[in-house]
Amino acid sequence: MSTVVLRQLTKTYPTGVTAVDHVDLTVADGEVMVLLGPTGCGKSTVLRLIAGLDPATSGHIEFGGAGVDDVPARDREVAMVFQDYGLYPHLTVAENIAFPLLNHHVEEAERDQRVREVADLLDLSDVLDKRPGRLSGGQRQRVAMARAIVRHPRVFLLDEPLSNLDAAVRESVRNHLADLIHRLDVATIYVTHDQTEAMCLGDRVAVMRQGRIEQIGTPEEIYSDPQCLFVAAFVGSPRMNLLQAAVHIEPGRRAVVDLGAQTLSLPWSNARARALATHHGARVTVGFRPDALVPTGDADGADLHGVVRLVEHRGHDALVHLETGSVPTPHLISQLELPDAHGELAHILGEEPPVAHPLRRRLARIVPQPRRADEPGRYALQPTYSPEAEPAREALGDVTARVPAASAPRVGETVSLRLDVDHLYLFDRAGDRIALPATSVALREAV
Ligand SMILES: Nc1ncnc2c1ncn2[C@@H]1O[C@H](COP(=O)(O)OP(=O)(O)OP(=O)(O)O)[C@@H](O)[C@H]1O
Repeated sequence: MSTVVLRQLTKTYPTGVTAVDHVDLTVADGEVMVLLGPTGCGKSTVLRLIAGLDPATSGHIEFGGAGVDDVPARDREVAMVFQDYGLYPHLTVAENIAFPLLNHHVEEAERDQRVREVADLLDLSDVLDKRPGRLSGGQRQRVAMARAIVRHPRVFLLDEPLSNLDAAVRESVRNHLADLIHRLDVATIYVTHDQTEAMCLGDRVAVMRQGRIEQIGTPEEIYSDPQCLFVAAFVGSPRMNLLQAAVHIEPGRRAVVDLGAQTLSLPWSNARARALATHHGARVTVGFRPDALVPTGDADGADLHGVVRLVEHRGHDALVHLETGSVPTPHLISQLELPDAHGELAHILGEEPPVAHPLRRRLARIVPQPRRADEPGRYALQPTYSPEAEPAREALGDVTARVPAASAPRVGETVSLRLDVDHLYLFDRAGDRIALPATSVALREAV
């Protein structure tokens, strides 16, 4: 049993790709840490470095306070479960589970006892004589787990262990797995790109992007307190509404978050409005989750109006997709996998949208000035315009609200919504969250 510490861990492959970039991470003994991120962000490489399957380019790894940089993989006492399980098809389940013990010359009597113990723990006692080909996906996954833990590892690593399972059995296997890894009580690092898995399994979640850790926190923290646009966009299903906006301050009166066709107005009495004073004229991305919108019959007191484009009934609730005339921050840009792929705004405004196109007017209004070439920022948040993509996106609306199924509106209806200002997030052009004080004052009060 050991705490795992990564210090400034970096891996650059001979191809020049830096898959892991100065990662610092501590996983306590008995803790389950989930590495969550899109494909290619370096999650599996972190596991391979911890397991000793690849050497790090720089940085250090410690188990239980002692460096393991020079300890070969087979002596690190690490167990790893891969996506494809890697079971031997010609061996029985019992032989598969016993394999690592055979390799380490454990006596037959002890071997049999340990195999029986883990088989019991993982509910595999009835299939010990079968070959993997005759098992269900969930059973195979459990055999891979049994084989990994039979040696009582100090550190347990799992690389997308549920990704080969059918959606139908995934949930029950996931819950079983959550129970098991918490009972094992060793430092566990679990890799996935599936946020539901991350939220269910992790004591803490480290969200990765392009080889770096963007944020580490409990599932609750990364959902309700995202520190950057990337985490806000990546975590949460349905995803957070993210709209391009500009901040205008009318000192002593109010702060206006201009969405293009509509505005959100925060009265000066609201501490959040005053906190925005230094952002006058700035272009921001405004974020709010679909639950933060509440339909209201009071059109004048509403914060946002939208035309319903699509209603997705989901049983007890419904997702309502609305057209509000706003310009969403495109998913790919908030995921920021293509940081500099889009040109300067001046260029987009000047050349791409046809002169009379309504989007052009909206963009011009919400973006006070083009981004300077020397402006620092990781993300290059440019509104994008694609004449082909635009109609399809607009057809589905630009904002999603979650409402009780019984009060779902009809397609084509115009609805009025209030927005819970406590759940409004603003991100600057670098993609970093703008800190705003908590407040429970509704947007329109006291204007
Ligand atoms: N052996 C290798 N040689 C060169 N580049 C590699 C190698 N292994 C991985 N990479 C690159 O390193 C980056 C990170 O890969 P890695 O497999 O760690 O990501 P990941 O987040 O686990 O993705 P996935 O979920 O698709 O497995 C990617 O750009 C990948 O192409």
